[in-house]
Amino acid sequence: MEISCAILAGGQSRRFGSDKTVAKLCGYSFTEILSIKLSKISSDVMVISKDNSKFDFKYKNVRFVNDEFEAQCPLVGIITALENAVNEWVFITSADSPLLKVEIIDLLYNHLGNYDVLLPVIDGKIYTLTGFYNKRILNILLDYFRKGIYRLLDIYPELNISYFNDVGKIKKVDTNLLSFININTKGDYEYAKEIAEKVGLGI
Ligand SMILES: Nc1nc2c(ncn2[C@@H]2O[C@H](COP(=O)(O)OP(=O)(O)OP(=O)(O)O)[C@@H](O)[C@H]2O)c(=O)[nH]1
Repeated sequence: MEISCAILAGGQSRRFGSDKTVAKLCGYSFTEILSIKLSKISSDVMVISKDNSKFDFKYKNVRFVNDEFEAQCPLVGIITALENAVNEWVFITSADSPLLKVEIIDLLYNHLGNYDVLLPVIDGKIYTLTGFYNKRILNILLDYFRKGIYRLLDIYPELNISYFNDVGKIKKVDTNLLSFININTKGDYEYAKEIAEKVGLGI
């Protein structure tokens, strides 16, 4: 089964202090790193933001898609991803997790089933932006968006979600849980730089 992939690359980066989606590790922007990785496993990769002119790279299988709405929140990015995806299942990831290991996608893919969303859970934390969303929930998400409810966790009770919480299996393919490092602040960035210098980007 073919899947689509979406890199959410918008938002305001308030905690980071400058646009984190174009911040670099080992010479590549976070968004470019993910584009390279995902273009190797999917023929339908979307980079999604309100202004894609900030990106200067081009890869086979990667297209730039503009957010469907002005509001800035991951929900808008997910709606845009589902609206534009070629395939039924869309792997959503966020530009601020560039150390993602694609093996995590394979692992989750093998657990796709008859539900709307599949998300990893580690130590009780739900990773809302590292998982699979099915196109069939687009209208539900649009309804919530129109009602002004933007928080994903407020919408989940309405969805049929499967939580993948087998941390043993996750660690088998991503020993140090690099896929789940979120770069929100300059401190997070320094940490990610150290790791990238040590273990590389995996591209
Ligand atoms: N396409 C798209 N992506 C978004 C949007 N809002 C956030 N994102 C992305 O979603 C991910 C998580 O965003 P957050 O870190 O929660 O929010 P942020 O606005 O980027 O950062 P803060 O201002 O520090 O909260 C990041 O990779 C953002 O680039 C949006 O409106 N559209």
